[in-house]
Amino acid sequence: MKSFMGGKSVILRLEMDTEKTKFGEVAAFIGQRGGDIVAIDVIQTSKNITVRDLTITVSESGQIEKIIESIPQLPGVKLVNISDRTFLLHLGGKISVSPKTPIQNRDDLSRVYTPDVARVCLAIKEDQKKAYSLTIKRNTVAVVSDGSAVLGLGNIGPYAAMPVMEGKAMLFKQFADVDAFPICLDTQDTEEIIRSIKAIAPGFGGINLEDISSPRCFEIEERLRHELDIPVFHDDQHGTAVVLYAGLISALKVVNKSIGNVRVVVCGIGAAGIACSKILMAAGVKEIVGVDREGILTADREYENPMWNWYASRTNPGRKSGTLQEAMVGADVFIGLSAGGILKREDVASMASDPIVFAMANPTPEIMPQEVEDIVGVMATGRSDFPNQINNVLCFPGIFRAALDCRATEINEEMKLAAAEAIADSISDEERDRFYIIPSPFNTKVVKKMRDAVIKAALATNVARRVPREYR
Ligand SMILES: NC(=O)c1ccc[n+]([C@@H]2O[C@H](COP(=O)([O-])OP(=O)(O)OC[C@H]3O[C@@H](n4cnc5c(N)ncnc54)[C@H](O)[C@@H]3O)[C@@H](O)[C@H]2O)c1
Ligand SMILES: O=C(O)C[C@H](O)C(=O)O
Ligand SMILES: [Mg+2]
Repeated sequence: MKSFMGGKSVILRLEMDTEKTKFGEVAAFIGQRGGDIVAIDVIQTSKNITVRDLTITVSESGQIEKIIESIPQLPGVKLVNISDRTFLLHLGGKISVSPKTPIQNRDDLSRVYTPDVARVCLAIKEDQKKAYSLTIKRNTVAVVSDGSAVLGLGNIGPYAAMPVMEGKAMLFKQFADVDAFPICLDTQDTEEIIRSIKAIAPGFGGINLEDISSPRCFEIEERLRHELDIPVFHDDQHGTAVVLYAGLISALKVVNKSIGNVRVVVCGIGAAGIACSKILMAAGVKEIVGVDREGILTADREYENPMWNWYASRTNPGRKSGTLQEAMVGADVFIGLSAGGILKREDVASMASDPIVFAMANPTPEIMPQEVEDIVGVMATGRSDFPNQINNVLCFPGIFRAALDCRATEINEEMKLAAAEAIADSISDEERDRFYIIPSPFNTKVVKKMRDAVIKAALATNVARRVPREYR
């Protein structure tokens, strides 16, 4: 039996002998096994044979397999084909490159190609800044990964990272009209990665680093920020931190707690965990306790990972030690940026009243919302299929839109804080509640607000090289 690896949607092509069965009986049979038929396509009908494609969704992993295995119990029904909607969406990849104008004759060809293209090349040779006005550079971002920390799946390599990077490119285009292209590098050597990204930079207006594990990601980003004159932004660090900050500010309003008085547990002290801790410290959180595989990080210990020593010296003022479970006792906020399924209900039950739980590991959160929704003040995950999606998708499209439009040389702290405030301002006090602390990525107000706030921050901090017309 083909496993759907936790998939919750399938298309079954069923051939039915209408003299032996009725469609209603088939639908009821599927419904009794947890299947919700969300679409029916009639493929073929004849005297006593009907062929239909049934699109079925389920709420729990494993239910699809059970439905498929039980089809033979249905009289007069033959299972012709099984297709997985998600895999169908990925057939041949999810993005394409398309020309802006058609090439209809030799005159067009002579302009977009040789000989006339040479005049444009020479104009850019004379003045390299013209690459912004005469090539795709001004609106194009490279989404670069080495596949070393893809979602929470770990080091799955560059080929397996492509579907995520193609997805990021789709979201850049859909939400902010940024042309983004996935570049998955078949190396995890820091020097080679830096060399490769510098080598491809001429065709891009910005670099979005993605799913590169810590601590290498810090050196890679830092050196590229200094060696390139275009924005270099590690999304797992800064995109996440921006959205996390906006979400926490909002969640604290729901549970009526103040940021200076809460104890925050951050689980997973890697790229995202460190960046999120930094923005929370800057925002006034006084007690952060970091937890990683070796338990609570404390200044009383020396770690091989240099970032952990930096982190331990700036957090955990009470010098706690022990396990995640021990860190959770009495904590007001849990921020998970680690791995799926590592938090238990009893850990959440041991937290302070009205706890805030942001279980942000993907694709499986540290704890599933349904396990604790009766004992939390606010619950959030990084996933698209639960309320309160705290995911960097709310940041990277808008912040790059702004950076490209003002041709910023970098995305600095002020621009990131402006982005966070724009997200937070996209929800009114009247709208906000425990199930709605962060706007949906489909909320078109967010990118507009963010673009405006981030451009203003770039202009105010002198990193913009172009003043868009509406700001002149
Ligand atoms: N929701 C979002 O927008 C968002 C954004 C970035 C990352 N994430 C998720 O956060 C996780 C980490 O991403 P990253 O880019 O920081 O990766 P990373 O590899 O840089 O860091 C992961 C950290 O988690 C630690 N960890 C792993 N298993 C653990 C466990 N059982 N207990 C404690 N610590 C553990 C690792 O040791 C490492 O320090 C992934 O699941 C990723 O999908 C979510
Ligand atoms: O890819 C995502 O959904 C968010 C984030 O970049 C992650 O690595 O989990
Ligand atoms: Mg990521």
